[in-house]
Amino acid sequence: MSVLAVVVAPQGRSPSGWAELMGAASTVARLTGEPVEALVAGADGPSLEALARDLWRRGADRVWRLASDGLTEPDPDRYVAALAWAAGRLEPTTLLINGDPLGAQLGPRLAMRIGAASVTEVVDVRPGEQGRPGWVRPMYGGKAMAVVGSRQARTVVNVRPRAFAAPAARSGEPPADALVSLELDAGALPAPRLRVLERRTAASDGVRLEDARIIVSGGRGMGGPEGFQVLQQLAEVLGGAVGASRAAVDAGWVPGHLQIGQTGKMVAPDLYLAVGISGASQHLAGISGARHVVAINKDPEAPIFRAAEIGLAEDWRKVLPSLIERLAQALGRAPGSRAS
Ligand SMILES: Cc1cc2nc3c(=O)[nH]c(=O)nc-3n(C[C@H](O)[C@H](O)[C@H](O)COP(=O)(O)OP(=O)(O)OC[C@H]3O[C@@H](n4cnc5c(N)ncnc54)[C@H](O)[C@@H]3O)c2cc1C
Repeated sequence: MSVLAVVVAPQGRSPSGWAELMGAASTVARLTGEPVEALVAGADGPSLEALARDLWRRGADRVWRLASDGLTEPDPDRYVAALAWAAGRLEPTTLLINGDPLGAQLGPRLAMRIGAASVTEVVDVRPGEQGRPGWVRPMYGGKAMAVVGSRQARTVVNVRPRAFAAPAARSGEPPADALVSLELDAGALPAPRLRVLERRTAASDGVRLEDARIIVSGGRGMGGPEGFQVLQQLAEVLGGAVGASRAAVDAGWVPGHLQIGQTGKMVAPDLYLAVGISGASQHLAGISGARHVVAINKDPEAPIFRAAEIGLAEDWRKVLPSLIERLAQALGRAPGSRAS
């Protein structure tokens, strides 16, 4: 009986959002009174070992390390098999997995495999029925929140990345019995159906949208790619990332990987600044995890103002240049510099 944070690390890379996932696990464990454990699965190597230690530092009472060369690629078939195998041994009541692109595939499939309930897109948790957690998740594109309960003995929960705060890190080294290696049975992994033909790295010269604590996002109201250059300057001064509405992407002003919303990325920054974005429900669906929303739109009736804590009904051309200048002075960071 435990709350198990499941972190998958193919290609020896620490996935983003693992510390916040530990925040989710600790919150659930406080509700249920169970211990917090973590399972880190991936290709064997020093980075997996380091990640296991970091998971202990962020509050796991015990970290299970599942290393296998068969887990080098982000192959969902193999990860589901490995995680199902581990769940059979560890018998947690709740398995928490980040809802990033790989985790969102693994969660429901793993639940199906081990006969557990599946809850996705969880952004918060509160006391539910009979001492069980009540899982809070957005519905109707973020217009309402539902609290979902599970009556199954076991539940696999996909947590929206960065929806929870990361717990403070403790110092020191884990005791010997806190890090335990699981030896995966030979034959536990299916033959790979995925074959990697080529790897391409998307050019990116700033903070990733999924990891950004500050996002400045533009829509059709930016009027063209030049408007996004101004947003880029603002993002550089703030140490944030640039995002966009679908209208701006469809117009060809910015690449598709910057799109935020129902058919784009789900983001959870501390601050989301929407400029020239009307606030369609499909766009708002992508920012329901944002802690603070600020909007600049020249139409005072724009729906984005209903989602924003602070709104400025003004043409961005009149506002952004002086805002960038003042912020650059206040923060001592000129456009063109990068956040550390
Ligand atoms: C199935 C489906 C999925 C979708 N998925 C997504 C999605 O993932 N993400 C997404 O964003 N959309 C999505 N959409 C599209 C969505 O419905 C909207 O059409 C889109 O979000 C509108 O983008 P926008 O706000 O940039 O443009 P508009 O709605 O045209 O709004 C532009 C805004 O800019 C303001 N403006 C104009 N000039 C200025 C200025 N100089 N200064 C300040 N403000 C100014 C205007 O007042 C207006 O409010 C989806 C639609 C469908 C049907």
